[in-house]
Amino acid sequence: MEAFTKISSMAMLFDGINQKLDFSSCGEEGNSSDNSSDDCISKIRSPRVKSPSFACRTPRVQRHRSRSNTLSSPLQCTSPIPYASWRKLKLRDSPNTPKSLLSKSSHLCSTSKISCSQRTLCLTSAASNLIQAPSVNVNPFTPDTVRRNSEKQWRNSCRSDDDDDYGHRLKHSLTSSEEDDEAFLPAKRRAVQAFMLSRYESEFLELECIGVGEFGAVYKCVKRLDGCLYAIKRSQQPLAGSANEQLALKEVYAHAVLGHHPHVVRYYSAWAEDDHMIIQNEYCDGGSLSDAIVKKQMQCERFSTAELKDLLLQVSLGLKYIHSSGLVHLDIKPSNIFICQRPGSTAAVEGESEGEDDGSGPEGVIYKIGDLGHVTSIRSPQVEEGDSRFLASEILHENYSYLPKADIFALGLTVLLAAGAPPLPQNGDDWHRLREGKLPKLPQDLSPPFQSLLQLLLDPDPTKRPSARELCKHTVLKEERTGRLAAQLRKELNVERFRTAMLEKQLQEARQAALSPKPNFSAGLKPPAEMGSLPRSGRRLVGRKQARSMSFGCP
Ligand SMILES: Nc1ncnc2c1ncn2[C@@H]1O[C@H](COP(=O)(O)OP(=O)(O)OP(=O)(O)O)[C@@H](O)[C@H]1O
Ligand SMILES: [Mg+2]
Repeated sequence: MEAFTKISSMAMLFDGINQKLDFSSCGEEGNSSDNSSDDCISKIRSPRVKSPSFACRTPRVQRHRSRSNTLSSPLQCTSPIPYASWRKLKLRDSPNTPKSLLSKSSHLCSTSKISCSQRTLCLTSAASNLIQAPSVNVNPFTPDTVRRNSEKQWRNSCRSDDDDDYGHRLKHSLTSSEEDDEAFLPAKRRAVQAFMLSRYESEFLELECIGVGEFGAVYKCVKRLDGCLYAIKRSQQPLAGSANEQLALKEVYAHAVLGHHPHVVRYYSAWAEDDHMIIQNEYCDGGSLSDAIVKKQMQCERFSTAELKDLLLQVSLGLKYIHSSGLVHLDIKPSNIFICQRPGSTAAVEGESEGEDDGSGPEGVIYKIGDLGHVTSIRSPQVEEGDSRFLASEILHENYSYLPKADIFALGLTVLLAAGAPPLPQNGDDWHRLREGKLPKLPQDLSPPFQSLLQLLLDPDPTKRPSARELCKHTVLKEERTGRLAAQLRKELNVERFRTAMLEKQLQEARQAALSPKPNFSAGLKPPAEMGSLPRSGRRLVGRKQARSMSFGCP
């Protein structure tokens, strides 16, 4: 609620600024040139890749119809997010934050408006600039860059070993810290060419279209300034006054309230541009769960029981977080669950910092809940039904007393799909059968406890379905977790045993060396012939005084 208040006060702030800066006239004046510049930019930015999710997405007609009925006119809107707040949030083409707008307002007020021709010119030159030399910084701290740099440094050190001028180079390297920096940090490039470019164009370099959905298209982009990858969601249709505006705003509000959790797709920023909402999110390199299911099917593989339990546990952790924030997702399905390949132990650390196990081991993948366009509050719900294939029966009957359990129902169906269940019905008898607790036949045998847990998730009575909190502690899922933990501990125990054995051996050698009498060669005694040529067994020729280094292949 606090964030909601914050946003509405920000909206008021924007409104004030809008009045002061007269942005609207700028937009109107630039109408014709805007179109031409859009054409120009769209040529550069034509989507190239279609996601498999496009084929199996939400029944668009049904969902849109319901929305346009309620939102045909902004004035009829009954949502707690009023149409006015969208208007207020619009910053037109300005890439500025409210703070920077405030600081610039006095200056901008005195300057004259930029003319159409000037504007077209700027955009054209900037666009051609993008084609010729997209300026993107390289972030030196991403795992990829660190690896590349260390490889480069290693190659350099190999080369310099053979160098005759080694002394000179060493002296130089000791004095020139700047050069050292350059070996590590990539060359600096221009950060942002902001002048009259859209924020999207000026701050991001679009790499490819990674998905098309109901809301719009999602692009994989690199941020020019920090060199990191992001998923940028851009609403398909112009938003002002359209039904999608509510979805877009809900998504932004929900992200802003939810903050960070290892099992929720991370949000960075959102802004409005040419009547489109743009949302900058964490890029999940493993795509969606829907993509992963399709891929497995094509390879005639399927998720193992352990993987299914892992999926159920991780998404339950994400849901537990969302529900404990007083919100419900209402569109849980495979195409809204995203996969990140595990970056070492980062997720575990994140989980620990919140004082809870994040439900993931050191290997495998991290599942994250994304697409918060249908999120609503548990206490005062404004329900926008999600995908009908995953819809719980009570929601269809407008019983909103157990909203979190609708997420649990959708999660149950999601796990069934991952287990190899046939495509879900959108309506009809099959749809009702599923809601009566009659599960489809699976191509794999699940253990009876796991099977009955899934049955419980899909119970027609929402009160019988476990909560996300209960699921996270459920013995069936805990078994899996403790099993994995036991295997991990066994590995570590073996490593420790080996290390102890090596230390004992070294200690024994050291004792023997201390006890054995030292031969006095200075008194005319000659060393035995083999002592001069061969090492004594168990003794090292090189680095005897150094501790032996070992690698254990431990995690
Ligand atoms: N953060 C991300 N990382 C990687 N891929 C993503 C990300 N966000 C979205 N995608 C891709 O884009 C597709 C559509 O994204 P999203 O679900 O957010 O949009 P949508 O328009 O609401 O879609 P739908 O109506 O199908 O739910 C996803 O299925 C996925 O393939
Ligand atoms: Mg989606």
